[in-house]
Amino acid sequence: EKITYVVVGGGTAGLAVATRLSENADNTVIVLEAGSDGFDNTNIKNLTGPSIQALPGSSVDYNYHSEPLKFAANQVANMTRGKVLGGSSAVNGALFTHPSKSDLDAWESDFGAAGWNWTTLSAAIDSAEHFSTTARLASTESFHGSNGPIFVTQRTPTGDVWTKGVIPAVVATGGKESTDQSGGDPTGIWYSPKAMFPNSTRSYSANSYYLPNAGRSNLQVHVNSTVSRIVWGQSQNGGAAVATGVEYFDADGKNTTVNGDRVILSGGAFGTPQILELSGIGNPDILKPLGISTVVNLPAVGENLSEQPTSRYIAALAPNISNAGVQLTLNFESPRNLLNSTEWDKAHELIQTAPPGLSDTAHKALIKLFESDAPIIEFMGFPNPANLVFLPILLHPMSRGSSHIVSTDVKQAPKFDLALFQSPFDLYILTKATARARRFATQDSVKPFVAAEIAPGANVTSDEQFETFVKNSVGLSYHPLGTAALGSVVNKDLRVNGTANVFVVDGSIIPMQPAAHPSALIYGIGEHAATLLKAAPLSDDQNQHVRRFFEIHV
Ligand SMILES: Cc1cc2nc3c(=O)[nH]c(=O)nc-3n(C[C@H](O)[C@H](O)[C@H](O)COP(=O)(O)OP(=O)(O)OC[C@H]3O[C@@H](n4cnc5c(N)ncnc54)[C@H](O)[C@@H]3O)c2cc1C
Repeated sequence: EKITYVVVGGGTAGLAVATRLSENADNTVIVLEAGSDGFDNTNIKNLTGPSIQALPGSSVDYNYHSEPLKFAANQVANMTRGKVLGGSSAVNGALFTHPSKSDLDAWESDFGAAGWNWTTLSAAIDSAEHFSTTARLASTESFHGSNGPIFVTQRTPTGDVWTKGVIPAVVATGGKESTDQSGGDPTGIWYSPKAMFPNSTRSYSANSYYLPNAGRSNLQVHVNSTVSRIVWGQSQNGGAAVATGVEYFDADGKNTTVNGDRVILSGGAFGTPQILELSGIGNPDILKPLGISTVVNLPAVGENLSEQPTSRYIAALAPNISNAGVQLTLNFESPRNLLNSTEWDKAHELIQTAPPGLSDTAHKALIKLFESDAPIIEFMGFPNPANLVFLPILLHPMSRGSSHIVSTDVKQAPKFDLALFQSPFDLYILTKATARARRFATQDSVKPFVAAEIAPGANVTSDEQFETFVKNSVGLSYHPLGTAALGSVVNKDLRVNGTANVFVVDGSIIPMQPAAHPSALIYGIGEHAATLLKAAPLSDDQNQHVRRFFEIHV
């Protein structure tokens, strides 16, 4: 069967799903990407600290700004998102982490997404991964993929600060050393693999999925092409809405239309709800004032936005101590590890109250993760040349914000509220984690390596002072997800509810933050989506009319 796909957004998941679909010669796959190809940008290619730091705010960044963070001193957060072929995989920190089993199994058992679980998604992540380690570490090859397009490399750590200082300190305070965090239980401290080639340059969706297959005549990638809306055809029997293609501004700024049998939205956590709303899918209260007629009344579009807030702990290295050769470490800890029993009881009480915007389903799933002692905090240990740095990251925030359009012009950024710390639970856990980071740094094994604490600073000692520090210095992890979530905006086939042939394939389908940096999972979503779509004939789309007709009339 010949099927033409139009993929909106050549980002992390977009190029993964597009490349996989183009393996089938009967498929024609047209990718429209708003950014340039970026192949001559050495800051994308090199994964050195200065290169990574040069990307935010540059021409390949949308450089979004959040609404003031009402629960974090009204700060405005700068949210980097890649505007270039490869999307955010071109500008990210390249950590490649597999999520935990409990997170992914919840998609099926709690969010009702049949077929989306640890077994299917970890296999899909493995299909994306080509793992190699030069580390003298007991990495478990069976936890990784070895034939996928994304090169994932782990290096041997050198230097004593971590091996003789921090890791023993984590163990001395009740944590543990992991041997490989990729097999479903990330708990413990370990050296993070990165999405990079053995020569340390970035491996990402543009150079690893797309470029090796750029010669396929059925895979057409158009850069500098910004999609402004889905074009709708006639729906049958008042049934599901049928897309006939999309409208976009081409590289010359000309308004153009491209037709397809299926439209796949891969615009990311802000881009995808933006295109849905511009196309009339969303909450009529948001669409109507902008003069957009509602095609599908779907108020969940753009809601459920979540981000993992971060805190920090910094101490100066002692004179003559070097961090050279240090590899980035991740230390995942569970509630029972992080909290003493009084604190656990307090956190357990706080988690019972859902903040606005958190669905009952997600609330129950979060309580279940907490009670089952699933990882709740990650301490990211940084190879900073002068300092010992831990960034505590809140893995499973309860707070939920939203992202919505404020204009019918696609070039105007959506307005979004990250709602960080709207839930007191979130602030409580990150505060305890910041205090715990100080405990690591003041253990006997670390003492010879560090001089004075820089942040939070010696004057921060009480619970209130720690809490104020966390609120005032909150950082982003750049992991916004969930704005077109499985179970509310898309069904288990990734089809947008109320449509016959519009699908979402990117981080916006993730219903709840995983205990991970999400790009590995997002590649896995691209892989799994391609498997599902390859197996779904066009008659499945046509059946949506019948289904919808019966839903409405019977
Ligand atoms: C600074 C930073 C550091 C990060 N570090 C890490 C890390 O170390 N490890 C990790 O796992 N994750 C990290 N992340 C997160 C991770 O990179 C993202 O979650 C992931 O890449 C998102 O993938 P996506 O497919 O959902 O969206 P994206 O990759 O962002 O793709 C969306 C694409 O759609 C395009 N687009 C949007 N709207 C339109 C339109 N209207 N028309 C045409 N094209 C459009 C965009 O230009 C973009 O190319 C980081 C992110 C950032 C920004």
